[in-house]
Amino acid sequence: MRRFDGDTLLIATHNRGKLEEFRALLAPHGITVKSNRDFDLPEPEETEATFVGNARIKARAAVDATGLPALADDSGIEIDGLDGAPGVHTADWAETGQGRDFHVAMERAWRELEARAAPEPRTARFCATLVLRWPDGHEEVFEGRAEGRIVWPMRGADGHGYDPIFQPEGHDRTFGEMPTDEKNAISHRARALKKMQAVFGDPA
Ligand SMILES: O=c1nc[nH]c2c1ncn2[C@H]1C[C@H](O)[C@@H](COP(=O)(O)OP(=O)(O)OP(=O)(O)O)O1
Ligand SMILES: [Mg+2]
Repeated sequence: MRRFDGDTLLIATHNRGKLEEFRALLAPHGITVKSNRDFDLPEPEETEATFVGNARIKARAAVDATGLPALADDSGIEIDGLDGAPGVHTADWAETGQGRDFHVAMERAWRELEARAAPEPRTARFCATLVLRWPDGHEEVFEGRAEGRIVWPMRGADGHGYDPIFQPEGHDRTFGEMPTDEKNAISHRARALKKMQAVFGDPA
């Protein structure tokens, strides 16, 4: 595994919720985090059928645009009662034609579970695949998962995306009811980033 010995890392995302989580998670490493606020990053089309494929597309586009090492995240939720959907299409379920509305996406997930009369608990997991890419093209990949269940009605105004309908295993609140630091102790993104600690030379 290649060590990251730079001092600046570009977070290749247009999602503010992800960016704020990465800022908090990377703060202890003393790395300067740059983002789409510092560069007008391209928003490439996510045309691959896998999380890692799409994370690679985003990492490559960001490195090519800036010359900086970049960290991209492709993530989503797999709902067992929907045969793993929405999966890589998690963000697409929120598209309305006038931007993304995650209430629309969460309602669709619930409606489809009801239509199939899916049994409780309605198990699901968040998955995150991180691709760290250097300007010379070297890449390291890290994956993290958070197991839980889909609940209805949605609960909580914290967080982003599908957080209000996802209750992680062993907890009685949704991600949407948890402050960022609490979610960041157990989330898919945090677990992937924990595996990445070795890249920064920290103990795992
Ligand atoms: O912790 C999370 N809590 C709630 N929802 C989440 C989370 N993590 C991913 N998600 C959902 C929403 C997101 O829109 C989609 C991923 O889609 P994905 O293409 O990877 O991200 P995105 O389009 O929002 O931002 P970008 O591609 O610029 O990084 O999965
Ligand atoms: Mg995206």
